[in-house]
Amino acid sequence: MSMIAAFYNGKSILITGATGFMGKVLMEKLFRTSPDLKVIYILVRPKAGQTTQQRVFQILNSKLFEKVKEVCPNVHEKIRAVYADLNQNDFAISKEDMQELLSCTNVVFHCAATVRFDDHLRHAVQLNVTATQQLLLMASQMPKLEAFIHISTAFSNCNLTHIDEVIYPCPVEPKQIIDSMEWLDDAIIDEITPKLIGDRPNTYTYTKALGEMVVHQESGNMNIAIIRPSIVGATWQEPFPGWVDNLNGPSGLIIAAGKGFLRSIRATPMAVADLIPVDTVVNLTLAVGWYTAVHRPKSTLIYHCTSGNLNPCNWGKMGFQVLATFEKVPLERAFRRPNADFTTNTITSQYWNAVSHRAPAIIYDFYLRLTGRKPRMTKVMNRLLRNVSMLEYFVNRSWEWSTYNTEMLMSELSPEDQRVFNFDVRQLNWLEYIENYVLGVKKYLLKEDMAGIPEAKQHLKRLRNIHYLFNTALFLIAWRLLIARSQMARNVWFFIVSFCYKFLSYFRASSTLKV
Ligand SMILES: CCCCCCCCCCCCCCCCCCCCCCCC(=O)SCCNC(=O)CCNC(=O)[C@H](O)C(C)(C)COP(=O)(O)OP(=O)(O)OC[C@H]1O[C@@H](n2cnc3c(N)ncnc32)[C@H](O)[C@@H]1OP(=O)(O)O
Ligand SMILES: NC(=O)C1=CN([C@@H]2O[C@H](COP(=O)(O)OP(=O)(O)OC[C@H]3O[C@@H](n4cnc5c(N)ncnc54)[C@H](OP(=O)(O)O)[C@@H]3O)[C@@H](O)[C@H]2O)C=CC1
Repeated sequence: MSMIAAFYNGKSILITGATGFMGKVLMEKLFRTSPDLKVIYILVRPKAGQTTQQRVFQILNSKLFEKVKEVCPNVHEKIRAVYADLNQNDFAISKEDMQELLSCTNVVFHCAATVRFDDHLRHAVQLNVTATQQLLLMASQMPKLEAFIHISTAFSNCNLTHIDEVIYPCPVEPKQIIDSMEWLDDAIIDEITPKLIGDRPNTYTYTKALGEMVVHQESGNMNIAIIRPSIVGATWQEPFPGWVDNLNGPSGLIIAAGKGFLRSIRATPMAVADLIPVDTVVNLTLAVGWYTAVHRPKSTLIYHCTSGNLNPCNWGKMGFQVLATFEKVPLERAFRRPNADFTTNTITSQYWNAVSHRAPAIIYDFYLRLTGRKPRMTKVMNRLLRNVSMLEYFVNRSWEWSTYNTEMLMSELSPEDQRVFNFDVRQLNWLEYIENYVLGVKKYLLKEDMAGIPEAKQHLKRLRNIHYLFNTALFLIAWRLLIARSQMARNVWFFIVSFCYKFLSYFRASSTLKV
């Protein structure tokens, strides 16, 4: 039997961020491989008009959990949703709930975070730094705690190009940042944010780095480990390929490209696309939880969960395969036909933004106005281009992450554990993975029916004809304007027309002779 699966049986596990992309896959795997675990406590807040219980009910009844229900039919009884808001003092957890969490928890997985790149520094610090500090304080009062696993990001030190599995200190201590957020007003925070984040691109990567420092400083004598995944993508294998349920990372761009909104991007085709499937991250996380609790390494170990150094893929190859999949399985009701131009030049990129993105949006809005509808495409396009510009930093650079600890852990696992908790990214076939990813985006994220594929293909054919018609009309208008103004253009035009006429006359005469 798997030693890792056996370890979690009978355990009480606390997960933050369980309603998020990674948290859901983590819960699913835990229930499926260790159905005899005692309980999973999840810290949940009400959201979008749903109570905490309704949110849990929805997750357990989703397609992701179909297999779990077969192996663990009483999964509803083993999950305890604890009302909590990580933005508040003591997380707004009731006294009774807090008592139970402190006295029973064996393992903590801290996944909650704000992953928005454009979050205000105050909010990003609150969630990614202060909440981590508070959770560590809670953990230090848990007598039965065996391991605390903190999920960070491989990009927390993206200001460096070679990154080792160590903590890199930030110039200003996290404690000072936390304190200053309490008394500085928003305007001053806005002013100092660029200075604080320095050569990092956003508040997300900066606060995740501060979060790591907090973990390092507050670890006390707890068994702690940090996982640093790179860009987390759809599932590779488990519970089934291609599952994804949010727009983060490449998923949103895949949709924007498939729907024909985004046709060009400032990206370096040869730069390494360090994507990592979410089930791979979860397998490593569970293996690390086991190793940290059982082997109790002397210091806090950091594990890079990346693909670039073991099985690299680049953005060019990825974009090509995404487009190839759209040929076979197009998205429904596309705005334009999918295309992917990668350019590294800022001026070329601006040109394509004007011609390929903004102009079609303006023309479409004009058409909406003419037909008595409210124009909206320009607004959508501006927002998309703003969001894409935030991702550009990550698609124009390559990083090298060392993976000694991750490889060491792999070698420590039994063959059975290596199979059940596979995080060996060398076995990943990129072309197959990307195809499944695109299919997953269509099925699970957009909830499009596969039966609609013929109609989607027809729609793309119509778009192609409109494209040809539009270009021909544009050419003729431009040409007409040109020959009205230039004698030379007129001469060229008469030369071409007379040449064509002579050629056709010759062709007709020679074919009549043959008869
Ligand atoms: C030429 C074409 C190219 C394409 C070819 C095909 C693609 C092939 C791939 C090659 C292309 C390159 C891919 C690049 C990917 C690079 C990613 C790099 C990231 C690595 C960094 C580090 C990794 C991490 O550690 S962090 C995890 C990743 N985090 C993110 O990705 C966060 C990014 N997102 C944000 O920062 C924000 O969400 C933002 C700024 C993008 C959007 O903000 P905005 O204010 O515009 O929107 P909202 O008001 O927040 O929301 C609007 C609307 O959308 C809903 N929504 C928002 N986010 C999500 C979500 N994640 N899931 C589901 N729904 C979401 C939101 O609820 C709103 O809905 P309403 O109904 O309007 O309320
Ligand atoms: N996705 C990626 O590409 C990568 C992610 N990571 C890291 O992995 C971890 C998980 O990321 P991912 O699952 O993608 O992120 P998601 O945005 O999908 O999930 C974030 C989770 O945090 C919870 N959360 C946020 N704010 C609060 C709050 N105030 N109180 C309670 N819960 C809150 C969310 O709850 P709610 O549903 O209520 O909003 C949600 O469950 C994060 O630490 C992230 O930094 C690292 C590398 C890449």
